[in-house]
Amino acid sequence: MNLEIIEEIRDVIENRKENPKKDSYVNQLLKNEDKILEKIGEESTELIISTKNLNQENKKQEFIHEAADLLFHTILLCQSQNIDFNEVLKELQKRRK
Ligand SMILES: N=c1c2ncn([C@@H]3O[C@H](COP(=O)(O)OP(=O)(O)OP(=O)(O)O)[C@@H](O)[C@H]3O)c2ncn1[C@@H]1O[C@H](COP(=O)(O)O)[C@@H](O)[C@H]1O
Repeated sequence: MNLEIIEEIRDVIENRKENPKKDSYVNQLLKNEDKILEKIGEESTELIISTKNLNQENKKQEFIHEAADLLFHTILLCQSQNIDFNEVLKELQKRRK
């Protein structure tokens, strides 16, 4: 499992918070908490729909795309609330049986 990309995304979001960048999607969303919540709702719905479509041909990639979108926006939501996404990963570690 490659968790390096999670760390990279977390870092880039922190970096955008400290040094806003013109034309940055992350900065655009960080300016508006409701927009992030809206995206979480939208991406969740898109993931549900893509799951329902998985029985059709060539829909696996669509599912992967939507799952990645939801994960990215979840990391962004955490970081926007000053909750380090590592805390979420630690919570999962704690649940190990
Ligand atoms: N991982 C992502 C990432 N995943 C998704 N998105 C954006 O999230 C949005 C998803 O919204 P939509 O679902 O409407 O996108 P869509 O693809 O048009 O629509 P669908 O096909 O999903 O229906 C798109 O605009 C994507 O570009 C992301 N934007 C940024 N990142 C990471 O954040 C970094 C910093 O980005 P900037 O701040 O823009 O420089 C990047 O280098 C990436 O590593």
